[in-house]
Amino acid sequence: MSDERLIAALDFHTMENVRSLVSVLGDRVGYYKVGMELFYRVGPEAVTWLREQGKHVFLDLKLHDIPNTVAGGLCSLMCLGASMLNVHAGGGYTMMKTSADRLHEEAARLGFVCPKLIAVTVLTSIGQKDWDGLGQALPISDAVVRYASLAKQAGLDGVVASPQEAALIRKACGPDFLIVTPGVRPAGASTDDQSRIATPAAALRAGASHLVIGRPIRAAADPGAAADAILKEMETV
Ligand SMILES: O=C(O)c1cc(=O)[nH]c(=O)n1[C@@H]1O[C@H](COP(=O)(O)O)[C@@H](O)[C@H]1O
Repeated sequence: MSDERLIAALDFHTMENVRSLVSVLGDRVGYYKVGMELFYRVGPEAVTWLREQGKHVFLDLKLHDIPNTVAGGLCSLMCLGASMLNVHAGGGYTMMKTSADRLHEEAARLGFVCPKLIAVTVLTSIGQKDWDGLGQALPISDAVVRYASLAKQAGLDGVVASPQEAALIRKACGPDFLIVTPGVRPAGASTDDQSRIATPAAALRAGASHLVIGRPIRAAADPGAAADAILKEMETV
């Protein structure tokens, strides 16, 4: 049985790479993330193929536009059968509320299981320097908690945030709120372009419900062994 708290990011642009990694990881991983690199090149086939393999899919396209456009986009994406979709919380309360309401209505109308809808708070690549450059008044962690609280009020199921804010979000948004954390790196691993990071165990201890992990598995010399080590560390929490 796979640990459904682990979501492996398939940041590839060919289905050959996807098939090969999914085959190497086998039963270890049951939940995959399809993001813009894969979806923009391969399209819906990436999601439908993973569903045919019995895998759950987080379709991470980070929609960010006016309320009507995002809600319509989400309703189109829902038909692909992903378990989770996302928008940018920076689109504001009205965009998130319209999106959640329309997605639920459309799922009920079509008789679909409604995918979980989560909001990206502050990207995990953003460090203090980038944050200051944006001229933001609040500290990053306060902004993340504010976005998470707005997402909850708007009827979303959870957020994407860094593991460094997970404990604060858990406290503000309660035990059932999804906290999906990228920016996860095993001790000693390269941080790549991530800024606000933690280890898999630390992320779970802080209250993350799911860990999104890409390069530490995908770019490892032995992805199966890398996934095993991460899963073993996760079991300790
Ligand atoms: O929404 C996301 O999944 C996401 C949000 C965020 O703030 N940071 C972030 O890294 N991600 C995604 O999570 C994955 C992290 O990949 P690695 O850095 O390779 O582990 C990438 O596919 C990113 O697109």
